Amino acid sequence: MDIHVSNINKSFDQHPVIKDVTFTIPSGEICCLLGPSGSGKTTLIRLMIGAITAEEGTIHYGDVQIPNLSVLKNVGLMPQNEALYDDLSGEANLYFFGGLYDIGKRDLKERIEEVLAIVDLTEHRKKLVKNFSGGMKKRLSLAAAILHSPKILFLDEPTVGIDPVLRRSIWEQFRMIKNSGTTIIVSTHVMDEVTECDQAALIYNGRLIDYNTVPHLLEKTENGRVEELFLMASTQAKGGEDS
Ligand SMILES: Nc1ncnc2c1ncn2[C@@H]1O[C@H](COP(=O)(O)OP(=O)(O)OP(=O)(O)O)[C@@H](O)[C@H]1O
Repeated sequence: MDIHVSNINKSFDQHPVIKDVTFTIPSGEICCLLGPSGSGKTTLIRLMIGAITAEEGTIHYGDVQIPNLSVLKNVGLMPQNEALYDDLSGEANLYFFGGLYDIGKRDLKERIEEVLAIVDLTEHRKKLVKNFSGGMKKRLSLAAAILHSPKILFLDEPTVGIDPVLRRSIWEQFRMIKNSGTTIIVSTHVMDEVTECDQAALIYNGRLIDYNTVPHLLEKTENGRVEELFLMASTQAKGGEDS
């Protein structure tokens, strides 16, 4: 199911935050929303899952216009700040989130085993979340987001505050999830992470300044560094109309 974002405009308090954004994310790929802090990545994710509505433009999953409750069961979200229960164990958190989906008791037990193994938390399953490290919380939050085997998975800055070694292992997990057929949309402001993705949407000041496959984007730069594309965009914005 491709995701079509067409001419989206969104303002908060009359202040435009997303400005005429149009792009299509091909099914089964990893697409990153790359941009500096405050550029509009979280807002775009909230629009794409239907949590907020745009003033102008449309978003479709395949032929289905968003927001649409019936497609929500196919969507997973790992929010920027983990929404976990500190006083419950890792496993108990997953039982809680599993209860929100339509998964039978026995299937849920099996699926919890599976996702704990995917995020490498099986041996810590009984530990209370308040005693988890930051990285373990991120991994548990990822486990909760994929519990219902979503076809589309949104990850909002999933590797913030994560050390490089753990970041690598988390990206391996994303690739495993992609290989199982899930489309992944991941926001980041870490330029290096773009090379892990198939497509990248470069967001700057609420505008989509470029969208292409990662090799195509890197070809446009002199040194193969994504930062250059943002530097070019900021120079253009200073000379142009952008607010
Ligand atoms: N609910 C809201 N009400 C008012 N302004 C908002 C709201 N949500 C976001 N904004 C503003 O919209 C702009 C984009 O914010 P957004 O969180 O989408 O950026 P971001 O790229 O995800 O940033 P970060 O990387 O820091 O998370 C910011 O100026 C922010 O202050």
